[in-house]
Amino acid sequence: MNKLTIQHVKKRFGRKQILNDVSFELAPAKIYGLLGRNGAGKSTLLNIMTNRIFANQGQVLLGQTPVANNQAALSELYLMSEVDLLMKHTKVKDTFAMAEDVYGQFDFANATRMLNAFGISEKDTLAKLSTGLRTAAKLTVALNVNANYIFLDEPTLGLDANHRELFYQELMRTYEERPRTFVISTHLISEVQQLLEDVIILDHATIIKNEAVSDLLANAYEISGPADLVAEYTAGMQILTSRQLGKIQAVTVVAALNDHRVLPDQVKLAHLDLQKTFTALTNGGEKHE
Ligand SMILES: Nc1ncnc2c1ncn2[C@@H]1O[C@H](COP(=O)(O)OP(=O)(O)OP(=O)(O)O)[C@@H](O)[C@H]1O
Repeated sequence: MNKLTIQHVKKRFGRKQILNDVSFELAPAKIYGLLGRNGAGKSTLLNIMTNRIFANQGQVLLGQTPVANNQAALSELYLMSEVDLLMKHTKVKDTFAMAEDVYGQFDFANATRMLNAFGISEKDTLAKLSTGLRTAAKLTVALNVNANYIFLDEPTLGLDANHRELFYQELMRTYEERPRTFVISTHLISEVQQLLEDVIILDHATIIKNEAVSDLLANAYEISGPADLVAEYTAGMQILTSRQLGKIQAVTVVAALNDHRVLPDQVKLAHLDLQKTFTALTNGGEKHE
């Protein structure tokens, strides 16, 4: 399996620069989270990567081969998104056949089992399904299609909590049986944290983080205590967020704390989870001198 390389991608809509020199690599058989606030450009990026829209500059390579207008390369990349490319009156079972036509070797048996688990009949048309079950039908295609890179743009749209849980289980099941690369773009960060190996965070048209979730979280802290002691301890660090409760100050940082600062007794360090780290990183920061 080849790696997928995104090189210096730029995209403008009118005067608005949506992506500005975005570069990163996706490795085979890994689960990535693509995170960004509303309007950050996640869907735009996924659409460019799968040739649905064109970049103003830059390219996407599968191995050494540019994917733009290259059918063989594109048949290794599958994007499930909110946009329905299929006619409303298509029956669910026909979407399976269409996926096989384009990508080959669709896993009909597993897809049928998944549909049953979601409580969908394969004879239903997409139009007849509720929003959540239409998402479930689309996920069933995405998890059974024969592609090495599967991009899931807001894969839980409309799914209730039980069906989201089922989707996460099905994702891990198929990933264990046949490892391939998944990129999940979602706002439900707490729910997917355990599934993700790496995280790519888009903010202000660029990638601000691209690393293993474990590495990122190892350096993500809330530091709290008396305001003067917190200020002293964090001198020179980039403070991402700061809040004050009476005399107690709590700040967030993403920084290696392996220097020789001494932590005062009254100051507490706590690790942040991925949701809080993301919120802190994308809220705008200030330099604390
Ligand atoms: N076809 C288009 N024409 C003009 N502007 C567009 C078009 N598509 C997207 N945009 C703009 O590009 C920006 C990025 O949109 P995009 O859908 O990629 O963001 P997103 O990160 O997926 O957001 P969300 O989390 O809200 O789904 C937005 O400001 C959006 O309005």
